[in-house]
Amino acid sequence: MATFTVSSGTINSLTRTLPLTKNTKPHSLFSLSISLTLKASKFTLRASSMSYDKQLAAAKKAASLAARLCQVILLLIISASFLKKVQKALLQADVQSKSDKSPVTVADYGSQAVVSVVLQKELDSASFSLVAEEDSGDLRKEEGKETLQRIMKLVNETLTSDETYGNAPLSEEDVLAAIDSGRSVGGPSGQHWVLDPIDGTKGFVRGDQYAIALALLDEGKAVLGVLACPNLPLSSVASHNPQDPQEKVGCLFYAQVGSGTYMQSLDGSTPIKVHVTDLDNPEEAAFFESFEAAHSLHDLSSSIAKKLGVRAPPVRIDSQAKYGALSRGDGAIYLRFPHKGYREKIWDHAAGYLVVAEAGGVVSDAAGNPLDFSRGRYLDLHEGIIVTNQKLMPALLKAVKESLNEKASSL
Ligand SMILES: Nc1ncnc2c1ncn2[C@@H]1O[C@H](COP(=O)(O)O)[C@@H](OP(=O)(O)O)[C@H]1O
Ligand SMILES: [Mg+2]
Ligand SMILES: [Mg+2]
Ligand SMILES: [Mg+2]
Repeated sequence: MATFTVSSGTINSLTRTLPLTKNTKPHSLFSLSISLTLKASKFTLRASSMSYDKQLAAAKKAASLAARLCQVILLLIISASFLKKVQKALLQADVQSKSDKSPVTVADYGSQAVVSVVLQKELDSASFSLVAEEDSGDLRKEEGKETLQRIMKLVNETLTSDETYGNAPLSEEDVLAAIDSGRSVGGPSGQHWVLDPIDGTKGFVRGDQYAIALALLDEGKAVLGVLACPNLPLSSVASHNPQDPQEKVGCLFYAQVGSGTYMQSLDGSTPIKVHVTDLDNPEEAAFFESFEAAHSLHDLSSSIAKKLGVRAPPVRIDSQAKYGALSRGDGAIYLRFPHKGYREKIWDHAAGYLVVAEAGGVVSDAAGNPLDFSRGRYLDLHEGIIVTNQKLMPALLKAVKESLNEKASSL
């Protein structure tokens, strides 16, 4: 159940409205305290049932529209490989390199702008705070002009495809401002949206898995998580046959703290409640890791899997689609061990974390500590991130500890 803390400030302001004098008798103080407790618990019930429904509806809408924009661009990028040279070069300009050499595409920028605009239209924009991956720096340069125009066109087409937004096109400056609204530093107080507009950009460019990942933090804790995974099959990844054109793809996972995790198709099927696997025998477990070896030490994962007795080879997929797949039991374990010196960002895990946690799973760092999203844009972690169900976690933590010790002593 969602917990709602009635702050001492609330109690103080309630107390100020009550007639307390020096003649107030002990028994009346006792009944006052009972009445405040009852008021507080009624408040608790009301707050947990109201909770974050409005924000959740807005987040689902924002992520679904952003997914639509991404799929349009993906089709263009993929079809570019069949086009003539000039068109191909034009469309390849849709994929660029950031200063840290990581890729960014018009879809990353477009998705961030769409999510930011939708959240601000649907909710109270005065208190809006967004911690997001991309910024408009490169788009404001002379050489970014054409890209910006293309993003503006895509964002406007996407927004007008939803009849509720009518036909009031955004200007270039509006799009830049929407992207830059993601510069918040987050932190332990208040509410902050956390967005990865395309998680798994490398997977996206390959035509593989990627996700639009959106979470809401309240007082430093993840309270909403939405993952739109446009290329993830609706059936288990274990039984997926990519050659079969009948197999449907496009999943929307969402979780609200205390209410479980649900999945529906991105085109709007009835949601179903999902749960992590209840497997307790690691020999039968399937484990996920990054497709990109540069993002996670594959050798370390295989040493851990071997210690656990896992028989199946790793399932390598990009992005937080791994968290989504694990939340519905496609696999039992997700291991992520970045190379030394890499700092994880909150937008790479916040939504996936809640989707798994609300589906009954456990997400921790390699020492078993819970992830702390309250420290700003980065996650400070011990070594890596491990994810599994409650039953397998003790054995997994033991295997992780042993493998890390072996690795340290071999250096
Ligand atoms: N050297 C590195 N080690 C670990 N993670 C990295 C990395 N370089 C990039 N990443 C992160 O890995 C994310 C993709 O996750 P995965 O490996 O599960 O597909 C990237 O998200 P973006 O694609 O949003 O930039 C990026 O934040
Ligand atoms: Mg990136
Ligand atoms: Mg990412
Ligand atoms: Mg990204």
